[in-house]
Amino acid sequence: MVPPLVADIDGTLTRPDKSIDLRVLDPIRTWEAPVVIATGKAFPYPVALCEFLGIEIAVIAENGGVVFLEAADEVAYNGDPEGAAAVAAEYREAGHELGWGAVDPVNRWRETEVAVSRDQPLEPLVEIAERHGLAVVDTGYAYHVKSPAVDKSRGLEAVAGLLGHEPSEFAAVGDSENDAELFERAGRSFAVANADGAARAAADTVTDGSFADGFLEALERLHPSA
Ligand SMILES: O=C(O)COP(=O)(O)O
Ligand SMILES: [Mg+2]
Repeated sequence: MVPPLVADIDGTLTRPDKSIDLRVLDPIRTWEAPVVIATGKAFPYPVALCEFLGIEIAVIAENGGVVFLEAADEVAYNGDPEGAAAVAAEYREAGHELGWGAVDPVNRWRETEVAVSRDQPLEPLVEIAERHGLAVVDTGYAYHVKSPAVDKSRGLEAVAGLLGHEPSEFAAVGDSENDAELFERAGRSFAVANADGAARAAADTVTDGSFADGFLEALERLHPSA
């Protein structure tokens, strides 16, 4: 039996420059079980990815802050958006920026947390977040200011139920500390070789390959092709 899959985006389906590695498209599209896209990115990004892949929209966005299954026709929100906005305001008042420019496509459609560019100072961000009861997660692509109660594993619990599966039936593939809880919750977990220490420690298996090579290797182990 092919297990349902939960796949991270950045660092897992991508090349090092953050572009999608095109080799992952058909294997996801033809996977013979549900595929959930689980990401720290804002809601529209994984929705668009599912759309362009031609698969049912099943997404965990904003590190679990937003969960959506197309067939269920309802969005579930978790987290502390007011707290995250207050942290962002205080961080700016202290003279720092979120770091994505005036249009800020990274946060523009973000509804439950705030993402800060990694070229901005981390220490004051952590200090302000902690005062607001929030945590900062470093994905290797951004610092995410989020509720400590929200993570991708909570998202998996919600979306798995809607899909009629147990979270433990899923296989998860990811690369960073925002995947660690997900790896603990899924039945099988793979960190790609470029993964950070937290993801590697939480995963059952670390692949030999990096980035999409690692993702494709995980799929091959889950469902050997001939
Ligand atoms: O948005 C990020 O910082 C990372 O996104 P990811 O969870 O898809 O790797
Ligand atoms: Mg990632």
